[in-house]
Amino acid sequence: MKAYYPMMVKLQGKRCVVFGGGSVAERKVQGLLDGGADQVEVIAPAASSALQELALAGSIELVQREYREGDLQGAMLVIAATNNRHVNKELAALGERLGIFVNVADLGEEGSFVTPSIVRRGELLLAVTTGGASPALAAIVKRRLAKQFDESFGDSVEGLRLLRARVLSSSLNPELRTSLLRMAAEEVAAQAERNDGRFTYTESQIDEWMSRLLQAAERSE
Ligand SMILES: C[C@@]1(CC(=O)O)c2cc3[nH]c(cc4nc(cc5[nH]c(cc(n2)[C@H]1CCC(=O)O)[C@@](C)(CC(=O)O)[C@@H]5CCC(=O)O)C(CC(=O)O)=C4CCC(=O)O)c(CCC(=O)O)c3CC(=O)O
Ligand SMILES: NC(=O)C1=CN([C@@H]2O[C@H](COP(=O)(O)OP(=O)(O)OC[C@H]3O[C@@H](n4cnc5c(N)ncnc54)[C@H](O)[C@@H]3O)[C@@H](O)[C@H]2O)C=CC1
Repeated sequence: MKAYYPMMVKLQGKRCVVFGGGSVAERKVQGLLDGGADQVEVIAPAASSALQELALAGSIELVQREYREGDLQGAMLVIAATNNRHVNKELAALGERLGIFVNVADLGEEGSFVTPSIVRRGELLLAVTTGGASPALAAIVKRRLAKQFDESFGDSVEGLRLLRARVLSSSLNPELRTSLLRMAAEEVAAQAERNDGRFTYTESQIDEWMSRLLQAAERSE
C-alpha cells in the first residue's frame, strides 16, 4: 500500500500542462479550473469539443500536436492523460527528474500524485481517495457525502467564516473565543445532519448569532 499526503494547493499563476484531449483529460482540466488554475495548457493532436470550447472561451490554451521535449518547461504540475503508455511513462520520468508533480491517468502509481473525487460546498472541500485501489469506490463515497452535505452548506461555511472573524476581533478571552467557535461549528454540523442548512448572513445576523452563543456559553459555565 502506498501512503499519500493530502494538501490543498493554490494554482493561481502556476503553469499546469495537461497531455491528452479525451474525456479523462477533460475531467482533469475541469478539476484544475474549478481549483483556481488560470494557466492551463492542453497539448493533444485531437481534443474533445468541450476542450475546444474552453479554448475558444479563453479558459485554457489548446496546442493541437503531440507531446514534445521541452513542453514541461516552467510547469508546476503535469497531467499525463494520453492513451499512449510510452508517452505517459516518459512524462512521469521527466517530472521525477525535474521535480514537477505528475499525475498519470493510466497507471496512477507511476505518478507523484493522484486526483481525488471531490465535493465542493463553498469553501468546504471534501476529497475522497482510495489511492488507486478503486476509483469507482471513491466516486460512490463522494456521492454519499454530496447528499449528506447539500448545496446550502456553502452558505453556512461562509457564515462561520464571518462569525469567526467577528469573534477573533473581539476582546473576549482566548478560552471563550475557542468555545464560541466550537459551538458555532457544532450548530452548523447539526444543521447538515438534519439537512436544513441555510441562508447568507448579514452583519446584524452575525452579531445576533454571537450574542446567542455568548449567552449559551454563560449558561453552561
Ligand atoms: C490512480 C488514479 C490516477 C488519477 O487519475 O489521478 C486513477 C487511475 C485509474 N482510473 C481508472 C478507471 C476509472 N476511473 C474512474 C473515475 C475516477 N478516477 C479518479 C481518480 C483516479 N483514477 C486516481 C485514483 C483515485 C482513487 O483511487 O481515489 C477520480 C476519483 C477523480 C478524477 O479523475 O477526477 C474519478 C471519479 C470522479 C468522480 O466521479 O468524482 C472510474 C469510474 C467511472 O468512470 O465511473 C473508472 C472505471 C472503474 C474503475 O476502474 O474503478 C483506471 C483504469 C483505466 C483503464 O481501464 O483504462 C486507472 C488506471 C490505474 O488503475 O492506475
Ligand atoms: N484516471 C482515470 O480516471 C481514468 C484513466 N483512464 C485512462 O486514461 C487514458 C485517457 O483516456 P481517454 O481520455 O478516455 O482517452 P481518449 O482515447 O479519449 O483520448 C486520448 C487522447 O490522447 C491524445 N494523445 C495521443 N497521443 C498523444 C501524444 N503523443 N501527445 C499528446 N496527446 C496525445 C489523443 O489525441 C487524445 O486526445 C487512457 O489510457 C485510459 O485508459 C481511463 C478512465 C479513467
